[in-house]
Amino acid sequence: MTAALNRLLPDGDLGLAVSGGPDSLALLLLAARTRPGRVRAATVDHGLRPESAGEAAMVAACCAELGVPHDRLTVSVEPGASLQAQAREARYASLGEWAAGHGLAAVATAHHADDQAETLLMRLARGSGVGGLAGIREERALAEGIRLVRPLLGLRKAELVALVDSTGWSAVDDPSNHDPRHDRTQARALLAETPWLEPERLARSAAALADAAEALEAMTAREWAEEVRREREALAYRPSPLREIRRRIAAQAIGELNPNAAVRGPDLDRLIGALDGGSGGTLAGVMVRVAGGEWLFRLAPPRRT
Ligand SMILES: Nc1ncnc2c1ncn2[C@@H]1O[C@H](COP(=O)(O)OP(=O)(O)OP(=O)(O)O)[C@@H](O)[C@H]1O
Repeated sequence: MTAALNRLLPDGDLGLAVSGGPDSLALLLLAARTRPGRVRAATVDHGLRPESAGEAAMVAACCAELGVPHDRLTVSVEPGASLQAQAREARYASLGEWAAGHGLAAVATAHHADDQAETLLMRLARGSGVGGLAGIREERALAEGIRLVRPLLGLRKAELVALVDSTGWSAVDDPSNHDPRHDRTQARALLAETPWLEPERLARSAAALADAAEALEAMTAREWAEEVRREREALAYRPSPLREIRRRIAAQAIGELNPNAAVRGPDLDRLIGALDGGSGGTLAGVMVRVAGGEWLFRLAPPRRT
């Protein structure tokens, strides 16, 4: 983890997202050891379970033992269909604000190789493309000037649990981790009962796909700069012979014209199929037609009610 952390964050103070589960307590122990005096921890209290305030207090006590400053961040989440997704969004937003307020260069979460393997299986089961199969990224932007880093992706959960056990701390057990309705719980069970599915190897595939995704992102950026023209309200693009590149350019063009667009992969594939066949289509409020060998993207006129 030291090598990963030094690579991901050579300088600057590090924030730690510590829920109180075994993974993030291990992150706390390792980071406090690696960067003494240069870490600060936070626990986000979503207020969704009666135990959450007590769990934050437990993390505060562990931090005090190690001399790491700790903050409890409270967020409010409206109960509803996408509770987990809302909680995640609120959590990352509050961690970003917290990091900015304390001048931290990055925030680390405790995602590990088993999380990565589960993510990869879940994404395969959903039919994801290269970007999705890249899994949990080792690094991404969290907020303006602040990185989100995952220095534990190379370590197994069992190693993290053993480390925490050796301190005598007792970690929080989040009941949602055992909920069989979550596809992550099912992926975890499948991995546990299938010896030939080795988490390290799946994590290695995810890392290879992350590299491939990065290369494709760079190619797409170059293609955009060289081949996409703005024509008044429209974007014009002479499609690349490479399907993945023209697919990415189409997604970016739609996002550029309609920043609120949420484009699903299968819908995008259908549109690309139509454009490749010479006909047009509309996706996420953006009309696309083929003219003179080019794809022309423009916002669809508002629908009459
Ligand atoms: N309440 C919390 N407070 C602080 N950090 C948290 C909290 N919940 C999760 N984290 C951080 O995120 C890591 C991953 O947690 P978890 O697997 O529960 O998240 P997730 O819902 O799968 O989110 P993600 O979309 O980031 O994978 C934890 O190890 C920890 O570092």
